[in-house]
Amino acid sequence: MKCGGSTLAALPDAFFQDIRELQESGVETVIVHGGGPAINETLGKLNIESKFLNGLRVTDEATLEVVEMVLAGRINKEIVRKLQQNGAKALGLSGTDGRLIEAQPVENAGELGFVGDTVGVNSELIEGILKLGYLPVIAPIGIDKQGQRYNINADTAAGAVASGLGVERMIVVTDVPGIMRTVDGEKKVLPQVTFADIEEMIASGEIYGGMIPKVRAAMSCLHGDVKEVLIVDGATPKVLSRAVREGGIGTRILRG
Ligand SMILES: Nc1ncnc2c1ncn2[C@@H]1O[C@H](COP(=O)(O)OP(=O)(O)O)[C@@H](O)[C@H]1O
Ligand SMILES: CC(=O)N[C@@H](CCC(=O)OP(=O)(O)O)C(=O)O
Repeated sequence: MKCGGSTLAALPDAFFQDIRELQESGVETVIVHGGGPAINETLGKLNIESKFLNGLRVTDEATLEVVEMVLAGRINKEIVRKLQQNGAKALGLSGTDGRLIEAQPVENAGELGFVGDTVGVNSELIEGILKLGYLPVIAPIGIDKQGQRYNINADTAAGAVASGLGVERMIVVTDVPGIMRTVDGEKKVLPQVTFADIEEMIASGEIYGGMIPKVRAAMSCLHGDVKEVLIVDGATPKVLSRAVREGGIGTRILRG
C-alpha cells in the first residue's frame, strides 16, 4: 500500500484499525509512505524554497537532509505510532536501512539533483519482517552502492516494492476517490482504466500533477505477479478491507 502525504494527517483511527483487522485475518500488508506536504512545510520554516519539475522535487544537499529528516523521522514514526495505538504490530524503516531500496540517480539528475530511480528491492528483508508478524512501514529514501542516499517519489518506491515482492495488488491511498474524468460537465470516478486510457488522459491533460507518478508507477509494476493497482480515497470508511474483500471501490488499473 502507498499512503500519500495528501491524506496522511487526516487518516482517522478507523483506517489504522482496518489495517489491524486485515493483519489479524492474515492479510499481509506493507506500507510505503509519502509526505510531500510535510516536507514543504519544514523547508518553508527553514526558508528553503520547494521546487518541482514534472512532479518531482528538485533535491539539492540541503533539501535532501530535510527530506530524510521528515520522511524517515517524523512521518515514518507517526505512522508506526498510529498503527501501534490501534493495536497493529508495525516496524518503521527507511529504504536505506538494510539497503532496502537500491537506487541510482535519475536520468536528468543534472536538473533534479539527488533524486533516485529504484534499481532493486531487498524483498528478503521485508518478507523477514512480515514473518515476525510486523507490518513494515517504509520511507522512500534509496541508497546506491557507494552509500549515496536519494529522494525517491513515494509512488515510484511503492511500485518497486510491489514488483519486488510480487504482491497480488498495490493499493494507492490518496485524497481523491480514484482517477476522475469530466463527462457531460460532471466529474466522475472511472471504475477501471487501461494503459491506453491513461496515456490518452495524460496527453489531454485530464491526468496531471501528482496523479502522473501514480499511474506511471502502476503501469511499470503491473507485470509478473502484480495483477491490479487500485487508487482509493483514504477518507472512505473501511476503504482497505472493502478494496481487498469486495472490490468495486476507487479506480482499478488493469494490465495491458
Ligand atoms: N484525473 C485525475 N483524477 C483525480 N485526481 C487527479 C487527476 N489528475 C490529477 N489529479 C490530482 O492528483 C492529486 C493526488 O496526487 P498528490 O496530491 O500527489 O497526492 P499524494 O500525496 O496522495 O501522492 C489529486 O488531489 C488531484 O489534484
Ligand atoms: C523525488 C520526490 O519528489 N520525492 C518526494 C517524496 C515524498 C512523496 O512522494 O510524497 P507524496 O506521496 O506525499 O507526494 C518529495 O520530495 O516530495
